[in-house]
Amino acid sequence: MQPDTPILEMRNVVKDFTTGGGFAKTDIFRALNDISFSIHKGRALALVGESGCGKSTCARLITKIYEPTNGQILFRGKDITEIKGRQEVLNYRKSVQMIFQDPFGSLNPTHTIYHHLARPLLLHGMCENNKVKLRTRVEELLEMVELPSLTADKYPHELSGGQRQRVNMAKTLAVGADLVLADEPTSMLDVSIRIGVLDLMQRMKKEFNLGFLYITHDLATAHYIAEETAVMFKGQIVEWGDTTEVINNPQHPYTKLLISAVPDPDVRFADVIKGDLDYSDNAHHIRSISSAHSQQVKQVNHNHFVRQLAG
Ligand SMILES: Nc1ncnc2c1ncn2[C@@H]1O[C@H](COP(=O)(O)OP(=O)(O)OP(=O)(O)O)[C@@H](O)[C@H]1O
Repeated sequence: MQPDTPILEMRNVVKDFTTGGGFAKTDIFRALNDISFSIHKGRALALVGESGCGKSTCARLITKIYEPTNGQILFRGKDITEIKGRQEVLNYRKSVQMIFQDPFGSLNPTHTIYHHLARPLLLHGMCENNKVKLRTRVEELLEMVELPSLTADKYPHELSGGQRQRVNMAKTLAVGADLVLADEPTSMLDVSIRIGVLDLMQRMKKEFNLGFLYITHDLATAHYIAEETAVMFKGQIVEWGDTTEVINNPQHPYTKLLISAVPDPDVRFADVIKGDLDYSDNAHHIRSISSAHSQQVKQVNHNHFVRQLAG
């Protein structure tokens, strides 16, 4: 892999789903249309958009749950459709880990935290099957995610949502992941503990040189964690580039609409579009003009691009 080769690259990816049209008729629904982006080690890309825009479908394609209809997904420069066979897929899934929105659902209530961390260590050959060595490694992992070593003996129900999300992060470190797909990892947590989990993700990114795909509907947290942002709407990326550029100089009406909806008074994103059209009052119109697929892209700055409206 060249030093500047992205850890993951989506190239013009299309994903169609077949849906029942009734009476032996099938309809095709295009969930992703011409999606391209790159993720680099030690950096985060935020994929931002409302529910149903296709964010999780991107993650499911990357984890090989779905196959793309068209286009390519490259991991360390290699097309992931060529990753076949049990061992190869297992190795790939070790390198590409997911952290889900629901920290409750991703841990088995019948097992201790020790089990949750020792199992992937053994499964992926990351530690010798030796009681003392495993215990030491599990405690190290807990320390890395700022949890006390005694957490190992607890069950998931004894932990808070934020602590459980930290255990999920420790699982990604246990297997030595290169890329983390974090799908709304803080949206089910209390606002007061979100920042701690985001700070930990920042630290993991820098200290362990992990690449992050941070999936969110929330521009404020994207701003906090991601160097780059791609704004999605109805299966298309409408604007992308350096996060500060996209947020401080938004070009696409849908990005401006998202910014106008940021409620946090401390994050004065709304000032960015002051004097412009009242985006909240024109939401319906903006969504309708942003829906059509367009192939025309304008470069706004060195790393800032906007898709032109169709027609
Ligand atoms: N297996 C499937 N079959 C048919 N349609 C699907 C399937 N999976 C997803 N979709 C549709 O594709 C679109 C994108 O879904 P996706 O889950 O990627 O959105 P999202 O942006 O992640 O939303 P959310 O934040 O609610 O998870 C939606 O309209 C969804 O209904």
